[in-house]
Amino acid sequence: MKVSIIGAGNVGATCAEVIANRGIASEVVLVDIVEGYAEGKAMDIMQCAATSGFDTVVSGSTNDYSKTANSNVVVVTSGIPRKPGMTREELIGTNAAIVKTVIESALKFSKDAIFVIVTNPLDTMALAALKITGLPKNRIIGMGGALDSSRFRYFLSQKFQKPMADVEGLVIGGHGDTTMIPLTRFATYKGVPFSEFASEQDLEEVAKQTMVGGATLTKLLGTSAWYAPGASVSYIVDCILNDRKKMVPCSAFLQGEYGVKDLFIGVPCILGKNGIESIVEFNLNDAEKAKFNASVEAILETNKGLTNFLG
Ligand SMILES: NC(=O)c1ccc[n+]([C@@H]2O[C@H](COP(=O)([O-])OP(=O)(O)OC[C@H]3O[C@@H](n4cnc5c(N)ncnc54)[C@H](O)[C@@H]3O)[C@@H](O)[C@H]2O)c1
Ligand SMILES: O=C(O)C[C@H](O)C(=O)O
Repeated sequence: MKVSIIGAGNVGATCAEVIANRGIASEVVLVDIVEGYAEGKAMDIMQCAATSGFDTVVSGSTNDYSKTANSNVVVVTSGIPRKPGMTREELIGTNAAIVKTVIESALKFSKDAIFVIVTNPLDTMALAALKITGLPKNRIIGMGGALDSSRFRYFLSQKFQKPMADVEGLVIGGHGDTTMIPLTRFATYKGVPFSEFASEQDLEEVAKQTMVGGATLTKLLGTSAWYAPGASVSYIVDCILNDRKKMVPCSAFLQGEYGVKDLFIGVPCILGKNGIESIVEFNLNDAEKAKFNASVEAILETNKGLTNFLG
């Protein structure tokens, strides 16, 4: 199985490294616009193979998309990350143009691929990918909720001092500081809802930490995060290549689900060899529905910025 990752920066290279280390694909091709950069990252990763013991072949290419031919999955991580104090939405001007070029180039060589979009602003870039490729909606997946849910589980585990593996939690909505919706009502510790033993105030605090999880790391690092994002993308790639049928919150193109049409937003998805195989509709209460609707409105507003690029 072959995965191409366009953008060999922090997230792209981390994703390649995790895929190789976990043996998720037999071949990974990294592509970048900067001369020699993808080749260098690939060589560095390959020099782990002898000691880490993996068989995946990772190679790099400067803008030569013929090397990506016949990929099963194409991951799009090209584009600028935010700096401290910025929102993801502010990246649209630069990133929409980059996403358009790289997707057009990758699609020429991999007409059957499933595209996993990572570049921010995520939900809007996923919509751009759908419009640019004209692919069926199951083959465009926005990676946001997998990462946000992983952060939610981390903050729950920290706050309530529970092992992360015993904690479940899902984040839906937009992949934005104010549009994310950590579903505290559905969060559980070993099957027991946190709401049965934790105060509403504590859960609200965890939800707030989760929503600004990316901004917090951007402030600490001076650029946005990459380890958890790279691992989350690899998790999605694994679900596709190995037909896992796992439920993962992803940005998906809704066609009536959750009462929404023609918009990418984070919802629980079943991922398998066909990409998004179905969307799971949770029974949201009025407060959750109100948050979801506000998230939809915010994404619609950001999507207006695409008209300059896509018409
Ligand atoms: N969806 C998420 O959860 C999530 C998580 C983390 C980062 N991101 C986003 O992913 C993107 C990448 O983040 P990063 O930290 O890896 O940034 P980075 O700057 O480390 O890497 C981006 C790479 O893209 C390359 N690039 C730019 N234009 C290109 C083009 N036309 N063709 C090929 N390569 C090109 C750059 O040379 C660079 O190497 C950002 O937009 C960031 O906001 C999203
Ligand atoms: O925070 C960012 O800008 C990058 C990414 O979306 C993240 O959540 O880590």
